[in-house]
Amino acid sequence: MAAAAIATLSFSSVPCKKRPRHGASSFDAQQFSNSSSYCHSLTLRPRVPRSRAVSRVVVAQAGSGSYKVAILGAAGGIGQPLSLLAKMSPLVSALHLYDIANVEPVTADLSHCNTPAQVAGFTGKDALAGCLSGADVVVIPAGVPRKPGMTRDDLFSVNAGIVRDLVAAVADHAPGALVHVISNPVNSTVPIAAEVLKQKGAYDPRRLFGVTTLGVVRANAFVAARKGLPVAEVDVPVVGGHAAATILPLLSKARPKAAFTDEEVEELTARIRDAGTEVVEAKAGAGSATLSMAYAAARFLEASLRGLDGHDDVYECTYVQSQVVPELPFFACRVKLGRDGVEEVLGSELRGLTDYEARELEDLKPKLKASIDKGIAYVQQNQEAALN
Ligand SMILES: NC(=O)C1=CN([C@@H]2O[C@H](COP(=O)(O)OP(=O)(O)OC[C@H]3O[C@@H](n4cnc5c(N)ncnc54)[C@H](O)[C@@H]3O)[C@@H](O)[C@H]2O)C=CC1
Ligand SMILES: O=C([O-])CC(=O)C(=O)O
Repeated sequence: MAAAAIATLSFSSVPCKKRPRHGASSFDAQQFSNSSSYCHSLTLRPRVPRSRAVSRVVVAQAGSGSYKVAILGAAGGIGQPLSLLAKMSPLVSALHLYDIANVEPVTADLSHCNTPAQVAGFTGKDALAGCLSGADVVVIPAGVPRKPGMTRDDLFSVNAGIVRDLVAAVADHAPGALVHVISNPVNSTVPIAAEVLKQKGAYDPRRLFGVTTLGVVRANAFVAARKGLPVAEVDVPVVGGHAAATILPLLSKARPKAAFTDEEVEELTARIRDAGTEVVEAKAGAGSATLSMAYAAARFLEASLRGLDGHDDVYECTYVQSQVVPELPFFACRVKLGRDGVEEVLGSELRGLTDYEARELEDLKPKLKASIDKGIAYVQQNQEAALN
């Protein structure tokens, strides 16, 4: 087997050796089979199986482990820590950073980290082709964040155009790439991305994702704290969308199974839904979640790369095109990730909901539908601009 990497990341929310069949993604359990520690946390130093400790090498698992990742908005609050985490991934061989400002210093700084990924910086519209060419995954955290008092939808007027133009460039220069949309409002920016890709003849619904991983990360953290569970073992599916009441944690489906009172369910659901606002208020005008978002985006990136790399145990909640809720063309739920992106959308977690969850699901449908329709209408009404 080929020696592959000197540093690893792991983001599993369940212990490597005990991961349930549909547990959140992580590096393959065997990779750490000599380690007794949980592999849920980010490893900031090279993680080395004991048997290989001298050579400081980790053995590759399913595939070649050599992917090109482009991050658009790489110099921003999310972009910078996300770029660092991507630079640490053993699955990334090339890391292309694009931003309209400040990309040079970030590239210079990051390129000094002694991990294998080769870093290159790109700025200005004309550089997008070079940035995107040959990318396997394109991650988009470009756009403005919220300030106190704003909803995510208040970002639509600025971010819709940013996402539309960047995704048009992806269609032109990296039509086969997986596209991870982070820019808010995700409930609308993903439908915008889909419409642009359709108009460009480059839409493959298996390859377009809204990154909703932060909801899962938060739900896992809050439930673990409330129930006194080891955080590495907790896995809470979060479905729906990524704004306010469209965010629906399914506490009845949490693993390990835990008993929640009605009050606990309401409190935890409200906390998970409002967690973004909690950070926006704490930052008092200086932006929204960046570090936890970078962590969540890196977890989702790693999951996607493991899927591309042929691992067959990769499951994450994400906002994708699906028919699991017939009225909603886009919906976040758990999917299986594989060599072509989404391999299967798992709607089974929507069966057997509690009365509370079923009510909340009904309640979110018109809200999410309105956001989806708004995104689609934006592109259809501005077709000319999308094709330029
Ligand atoms: N999906 C999720 O769970 C989350 C999404 N977000 C969203 O992520 C977005 C970014 O947030 P931050 O990084 O905190 O904002 P930021 O303002 O710190 O960074 C945004 C970056 O995008 C760049 N940018 C703007 N227009 C661009 C363009 N046309 N092409 C390339 N780059 C461009 C800016 O120069 C800046 O470096 C926001 O829309 C925010 O609401 C934030 C947290 C969680
Ligand atoms: O709240 C925001 O504006 C950013 C975000 O999406 C989150 O933190 O979940």
